[in-house]
Amino acid sequence: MACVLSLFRPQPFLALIGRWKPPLCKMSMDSRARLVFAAAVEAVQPDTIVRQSIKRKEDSVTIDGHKFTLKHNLHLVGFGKAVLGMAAEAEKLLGDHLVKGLISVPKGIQQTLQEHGKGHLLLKENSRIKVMEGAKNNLPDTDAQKAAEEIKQLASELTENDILLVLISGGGSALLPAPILPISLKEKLDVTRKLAAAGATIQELNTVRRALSFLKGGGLAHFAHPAKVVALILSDVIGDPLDLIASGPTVRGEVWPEEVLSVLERYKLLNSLPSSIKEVLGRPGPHWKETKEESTASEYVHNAVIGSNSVALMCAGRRARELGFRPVVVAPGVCGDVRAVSRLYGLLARFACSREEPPPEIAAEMLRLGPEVGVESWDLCRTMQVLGEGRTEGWGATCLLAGGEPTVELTGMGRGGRNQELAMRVGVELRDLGIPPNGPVFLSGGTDGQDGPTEAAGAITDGGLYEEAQAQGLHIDTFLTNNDSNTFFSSLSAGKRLLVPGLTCTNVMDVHMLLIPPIPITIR
Ligand SMILES: Nc1ncnc2c1ncn2[C@@H]1O[C@H](COP(=O)(O)OP(=O)(O)OP(=O)(O)O)[C@@H](O)[C@H]1O
Ligand SMILES: O=C(O)[C@H](O)CO
Repeated sequence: MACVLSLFRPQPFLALIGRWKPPLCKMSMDSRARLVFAAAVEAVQPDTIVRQSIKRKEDSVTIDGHKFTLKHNLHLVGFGKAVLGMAAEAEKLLGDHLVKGLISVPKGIQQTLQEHGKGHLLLKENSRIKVMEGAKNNLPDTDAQKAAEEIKQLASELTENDILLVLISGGGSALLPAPILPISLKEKLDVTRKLAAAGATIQELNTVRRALSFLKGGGLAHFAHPAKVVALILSDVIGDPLDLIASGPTVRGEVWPEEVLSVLERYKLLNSLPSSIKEVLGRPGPHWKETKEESTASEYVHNAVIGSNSVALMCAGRRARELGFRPVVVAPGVCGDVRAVSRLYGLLARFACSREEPPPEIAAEMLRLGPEVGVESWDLCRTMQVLGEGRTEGWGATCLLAGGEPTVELTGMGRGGRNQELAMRVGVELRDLGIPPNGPVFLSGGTDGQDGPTEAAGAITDGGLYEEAQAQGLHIDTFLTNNDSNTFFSSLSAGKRLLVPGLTCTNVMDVHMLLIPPIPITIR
């Protein structure tokens, strides 16, 4: 007769290294999921990542392995949603050599930080760095354009003895608009807005932005030449492509008009383009005169990604281990439609929870879905292998971690975000796959603390979601059809499944987490 054993014992190797803390095991899965998410966000706080990447020793500084001599020759510019905190920390570390700085940050951010008790991310009162706020709702405006002009001016005045420290984070494209004449700001905004509304990816959007802007696609580095340029980048794009994050102002890139035209054609914008944009796209690039020395000397510019989704997942994994889970990072580039993404997480949960060898159809469906949602087959195979070993060797609880930015096809008029909708859909998948309410817990959260136009960052769910909702007269399918995930989670059990960390001052896309409890093993 088979006897069933539950593996609630602490893993011996964790006990050996002193990380095992039994009292924490009494915490609910929900609480532990929230702690792991908080660790992911904490790892990519703007001040932390800058502090970790700048090594100051007397009058020299080493950044990402490159040493610079400081002689009151440091200048600073920055643009993006997380840049204020990055600049405050940079000034703390290097302020005695800072000549001048200028940053372009979102409208209202200083007041918001103040109100949220995040004063440590604000510049000190007598700061040498000028703050310009603009780009309300992430849309370029004349305030951001003015900041871009001043940043260009600052860069243009530098000499070969100077160092320009450039701080870059997501949202930087909208905060550094410098349309190439005769394109007007409104014309540029119109075309990017139409592209975004038609569902263009950030890669497509920024390919077009780079071709229409003086400062993007390496323009800023050009204007700063012959000064040394070092850029610290907080990535909010899958795969951390330097030329696309904030449209790559310090990354010299070729503009291929054919590539730009093909994006515009794909979204049926070619025929309605204003003549100014046609004229600029018709000119052979680059849009500035480059010296021979500049085009061949790559050592003038150094770009370093100092924070990313991978960094957040790695630290989340560490915290998960402290909380009693075996962490497995599945992939940092999850994308594609939330329906397909939720199916994949449902299947992973079913695979992980099988007491016996799971039916081969599960692995086959996962391998078919993976590439569609940015998860390599190799990563899935590796994850399945780890889960399989866990099943046979009895490793106890597991925390699967992934990140990225899936998409939602908006068909309804409801209030929600991609994380809350994903959490809802995973809850439904878990039920459909026959996984009980006390089984795995799934969390999806935006690291910026804001999921779509809502106050929540995401939500936490499990296989009991459907029944819980029904018992309260809430019909999940209706909320899903209407893209009303925030209304749903706010109404359900007094909002207890919502994840509301408030403003986080950072952004490295989303974090997904599947906490799998210890699976009882069968001894024959
Ligand atoms: N009602 C809704 N339900 C589900 N998703 C929605 C809803 N409304 C908006 N969204 C999605 O929210 C996303 C925009 O959210 P958000 O403002 O968090 O953007 P973001 O991509 O995280 O931007 P950034 O990285 O610049 O902060 C879009 O992908 C949009 O499809
Ligand atoms: O600013 C931008 O272009 C996006 O946030 C991607 O980095």
